Amino acid sequence: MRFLLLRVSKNFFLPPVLHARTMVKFLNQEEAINIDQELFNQYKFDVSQLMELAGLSCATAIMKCYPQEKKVLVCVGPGNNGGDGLVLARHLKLFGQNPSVYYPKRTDKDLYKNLTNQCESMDIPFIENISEEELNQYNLIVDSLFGFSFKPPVRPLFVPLLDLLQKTKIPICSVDIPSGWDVEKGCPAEGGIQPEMLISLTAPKKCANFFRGTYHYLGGRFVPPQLEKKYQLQLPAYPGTECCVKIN
Ligand SMILES: NC(=O)C1=CN([C@@H]2O[C@H](COP(=O)(O)OP(=O)(O)OC[C@H]3O[C@@H](n4cnc5c(N)ncnc54)[C@H](O)[C@@H]3O)[C@@H](O)[C@H]2O)[C@@H](O)CC1
Ligand SMILES: [K+]
Repeated sequence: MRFLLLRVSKNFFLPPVLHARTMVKFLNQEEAINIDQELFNQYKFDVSQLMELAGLSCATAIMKCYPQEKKVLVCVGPGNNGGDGLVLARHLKLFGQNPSVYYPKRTDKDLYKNLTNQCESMDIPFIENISEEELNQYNLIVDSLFGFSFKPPVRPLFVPLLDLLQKTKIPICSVDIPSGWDVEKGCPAEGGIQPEMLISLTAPKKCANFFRGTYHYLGGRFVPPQLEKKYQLQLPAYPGTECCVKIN
């Protein structure tokens, strides 16, 4: 009986959602970069493996939150965050959605060329320009422009796009970091995008403390237990075989 009471009182003071939120570690930029490097150098993953798992987890989380969406614009940046976007666009298409890609600065590396080719050969349109009017044709925008290597301020090429994303009323789903935000300090003082959904990858970064949207998910279920322990990530338990988990 005493045991039962203790459990009830524990649950009362520490409901599971709050528990998950307070336990998981929010990384600074250096920790995120170091973990990334260890995955490649010590654990011998290659980038396309992790990108595939990250992108699949993002597409899966998006389907959980926006099962009805039809037209999705995936905004793709020049680094690995952009690579995640190309992967998730392909999976969204396989999940029955209608994604298009806006990829203003293409990276001249085989990985990105191959991911682009995979999307194009699945009839995912790549659009050349985006205006406010064109943006309004979409039901959901995915922001995979910049991730944890972003250093503010945003360079001129991306300023018009981020201005559009800041003004739009269409829901935005940001991959890993809301683009334009400081990885640790969050939204810039002069204003920034306000995503409705954030999908943190590997572990949330400190900027996620400033996220005020509706859905926060964690994806990228590939962290070896020893690495999780070393960085005291205290990741929430992924249910069953799920590749993503809601964290608030
Ligand atoms: N563990 C991991 O660590 C994994 C990370 N992945 C993804 O990789 C991301 C990190 O990728 P990267 O390190 O390639 O970097 P990012 O994709 O964060 O950004 C780097 C690119 O953005 C440009 N950039 C940086 N600051 C800019 C600015 N102020 N204005 C305009 N352009 C700017 C850089 O020139 C570079 O091309 C993560 O956020 C995550 O999305 C996943 O692909 C897989 C696994
Ligand atoms: K992003």
